[in-house]
Amino acid sequence: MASDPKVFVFDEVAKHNNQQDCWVIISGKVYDVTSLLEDHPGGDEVLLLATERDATDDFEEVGHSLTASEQMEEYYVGNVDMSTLPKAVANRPPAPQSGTATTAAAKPTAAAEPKAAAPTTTTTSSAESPGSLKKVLQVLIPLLILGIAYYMQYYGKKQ
Ligand code: HEM
Repeated sequence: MASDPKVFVFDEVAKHNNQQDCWVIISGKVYDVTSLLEDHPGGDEVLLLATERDATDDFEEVGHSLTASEQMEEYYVGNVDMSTLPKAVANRPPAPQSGTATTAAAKPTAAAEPKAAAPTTTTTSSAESPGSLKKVLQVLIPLLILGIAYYMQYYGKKQ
């Protein structure tokens, strides 16, 4: 990438909002994901719903892998002039557009709704601060096991 990246204004990017021509904005970069639509593991609807706005939050909420991030370079077409982003789209509008995607009700809800921000690892049945308790236990349990092992070895030898 020796030459300067192309810089698009938001309106120009937003025109690419359909199955035959689909561009998304993630972290100020513009990706032409038309060829990804068929193969995207998250489905094509989420990508279509991510057009005409800043899809950075949606993309990050999914917790895409490093492989996905590397794969993105394939689709990179330039940058967007962030000052041209309408405020409403920069801050994730609550309701996704309904014009382009026909089957919007089925799959994309996981990524399109704020609900998706909830932690995926809800293993504990009790509701009391599962996050911090889990962290403490993750440290305490191995320490306890080590302590018992050490105790048994030391006193086992003595007797
Ligand atoms: C250039 C852009 C993108 C690329 C290259 C990409 C690539 C991928 C890949 C490789 C996966 C499989 C899981 C992983 O490896 O992380 C995935 C899953 C997914 N992606 Fe994307 N993605 C892109 C944009 C987006 C956008 C804008 C959204 C909008 C919300 C999205 C939503 C999802 C969802 C919902 C999944 C399924 C996650 C799951 O089933 O756990 N992706 N994507």
